[in-house]
Amino acid sequence: MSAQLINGKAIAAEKRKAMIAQVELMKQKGTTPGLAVLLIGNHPASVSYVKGKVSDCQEVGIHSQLIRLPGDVAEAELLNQITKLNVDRRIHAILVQLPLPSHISEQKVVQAIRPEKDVDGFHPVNIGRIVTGQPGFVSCTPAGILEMLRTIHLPIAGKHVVIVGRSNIVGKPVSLLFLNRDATVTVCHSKSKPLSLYTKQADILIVAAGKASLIHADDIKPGAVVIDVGMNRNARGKLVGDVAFDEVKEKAGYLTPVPGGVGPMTRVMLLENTLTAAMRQMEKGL
Ligand SMILES: Nc1nc(=O)c2c([nH]1)NC[C@@H]1CN(c3ccc(C(=O)N[C@@H](CCC(=O)O)C(=O)O)cc3)C=[N+]21
Repeated sequence: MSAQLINGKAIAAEKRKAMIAQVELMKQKGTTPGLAVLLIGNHPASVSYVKGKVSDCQEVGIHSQLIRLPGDVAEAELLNQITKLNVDRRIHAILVQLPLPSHISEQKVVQAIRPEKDVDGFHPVNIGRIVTGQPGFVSCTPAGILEMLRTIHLPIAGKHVVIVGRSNIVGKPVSLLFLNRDATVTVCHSKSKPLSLYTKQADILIVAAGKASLIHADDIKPGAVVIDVGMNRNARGKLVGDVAFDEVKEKAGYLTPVPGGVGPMTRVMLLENTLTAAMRQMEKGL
């Protein structure tokens, strides 16, 4: 039997459609949600991602402000920009596009963002809130993964979720989210050997290792839900995930494609986090 594909692109498009009315309602109450995106340098992939974010905002009516700084900008200048945005009442959400040039400390930059405006969910305060199960901001890729599973009505409690990859952006937060939902969670990484010993046990397998064809049909349990977070360019320049799609499709129960799976969900969760930020700040009269 062939896996059911989870169409992230379609789910994200539906969500944006629903957001238009929500944004309109907020505008009627006097608040236009606002997102500031800071882009440092001209890295082509970053430029293209940021353009996508700005056009998503336009589609749903969110005010966006793109701030471009040269690749050799001083760290202090970037921190100064963030400090200004932290107190700007038109801006409810701040995103600094990563990666940053090597002379700038990513940690310092992330920690300069006010947690209430940290829609990436990278600030230690927001990470701590996930750890302790308090409402904060969940970073966009992990939030997008959970949202995909919600749309297919997949029960999570009691399931064995195996995560491949332990990054601060995906693996670690995703493991906490599933733990909070009463799953049994195993986190694997490049030193977990043999990897298939773990991945074969997964009811839900999340692969975020950044390695093309890391997971083959032999590595999964029949009927497993497989979420491919990988984004790799193959020899022909085509975008591929970490999962050998054609093989795994024949054995999995559900599978996310690349492109068109987790990527579009990541984008739409940024919009959702921006709306949440604006709503919370509106309610507090900030
Ligand atoms: N502060 C910060 N926050 C981020 O969330 C962040 C970041 N920096 N830096 C880079 C990564 C990467 N990322 C992507 C999101 C969506 C797609 C996406 O929509 N991908 C499409 C394909 C796009 C293509 O064809 O290149 C898809 O999978 O269908 C890709 C990549 C967000 N990131």
